[in-house]
Amino acid sequence: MTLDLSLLPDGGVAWLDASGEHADVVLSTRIRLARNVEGYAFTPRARDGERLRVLAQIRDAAPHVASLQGNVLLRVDELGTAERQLLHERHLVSKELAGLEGGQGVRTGAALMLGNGVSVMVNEEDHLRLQALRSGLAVTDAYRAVERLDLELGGRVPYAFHSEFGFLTACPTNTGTGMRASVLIHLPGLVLTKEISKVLAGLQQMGLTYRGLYGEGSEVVGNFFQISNQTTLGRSEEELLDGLARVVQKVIEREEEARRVLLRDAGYIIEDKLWRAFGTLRYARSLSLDEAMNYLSGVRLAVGLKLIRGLSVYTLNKLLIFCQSAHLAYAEGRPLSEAEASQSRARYVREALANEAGAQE
Ligand SMILES: Nc1ncnc2c1ncn2[C@@H]1O[C@H](COP(=O)(O)OP(=O)(O)OP(=O)(O)O)[C@@H](O)[C@H]1O
Repeated sequence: MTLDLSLLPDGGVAWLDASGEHADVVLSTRIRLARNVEGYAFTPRARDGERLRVLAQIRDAAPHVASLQGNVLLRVDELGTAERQLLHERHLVSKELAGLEGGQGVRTGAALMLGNGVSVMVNEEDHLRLQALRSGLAVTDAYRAVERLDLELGGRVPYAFHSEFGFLTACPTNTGTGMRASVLIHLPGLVLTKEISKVLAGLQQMGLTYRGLYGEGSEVVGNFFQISNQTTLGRSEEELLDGLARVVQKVIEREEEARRVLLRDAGYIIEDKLWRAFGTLRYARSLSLDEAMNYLSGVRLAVGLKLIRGLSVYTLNKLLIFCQSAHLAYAEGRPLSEAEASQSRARYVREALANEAGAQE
């Protein structure tokens, strides 16, 4: 099966459009609910036939679920590695569902169902991972969408539920609400002022945790941190969401303060550094992914500080995703060596910035 991205609703990237609150600092909010279908072993222990039956149950239920009307179903297990990598780069599937983790390969029955502003990963670590992704800081909106999907689907598919523990999950850390609420936040000011470790240590005391750009086990690149709840048991969804939103508001304030301090104490050094980042992206002929991510982070900061004007956050968001290797190979229609990918990346970034002709001081 080949992947035709034009079939995906909004290409699966409506959340990149920078329409949400604090979109210059918060790239996106994601809420996911882990659910399992009663009567089957958890995904990692299930046999192929069981996982296929789980998938069949979701397919049968979908026409009766309003949030999944007109959905697109992608059989991830029928896609090649490059295509699965592309879905992962687009933040539509986890590394685990894409079968990109530790050489284990993709599981039979692994699928992604894209609905109206929500999606379902089928046969991830849990049978179902219901998720909603939104632009900016949008905890309530994302939760409402995923809660609706949960109620509709739960009315059709029997979930594994325990009256004392709540929703049962493959990993005990998800048991209870089964919810992880996360925001992907850009914190270059706190990194440059070296305050970031204090802020990250503080998160842990509030029952939150941080991860890299691609979630569990991934590195922090381009100063993007994914902040999410650590606890899922013993507190209501509302309490967990409220706690996350309040802490993220505080982190945004500290980031803004750090940016003010940087401008006040090292204005011309920062300005020089950020314009150099822009210059490199605008004219380089070869860019590694790390370089691109770091310079894009600098330019994003420059836009936030209003040092660079006329460059939209939407363009920067798209660059962040579309300059990754599987996206470049897809656009070129063939596999690329590392050197070719670096050249293709530089060309793509150059053209995108040239098209945004208004970028100026
Ligand atoms: N706020 C966010 N914006 C965009 N993508 C996100 C966000 N949060 C998580 N993701 C993406 O969702 C996928 C899963 O992330 P992560 O591993 O943190 O979550 P999870 O569903 O809680 O999985 P686990 O059970 O392994 O903890 C990753 O591809 C990650 O990039």
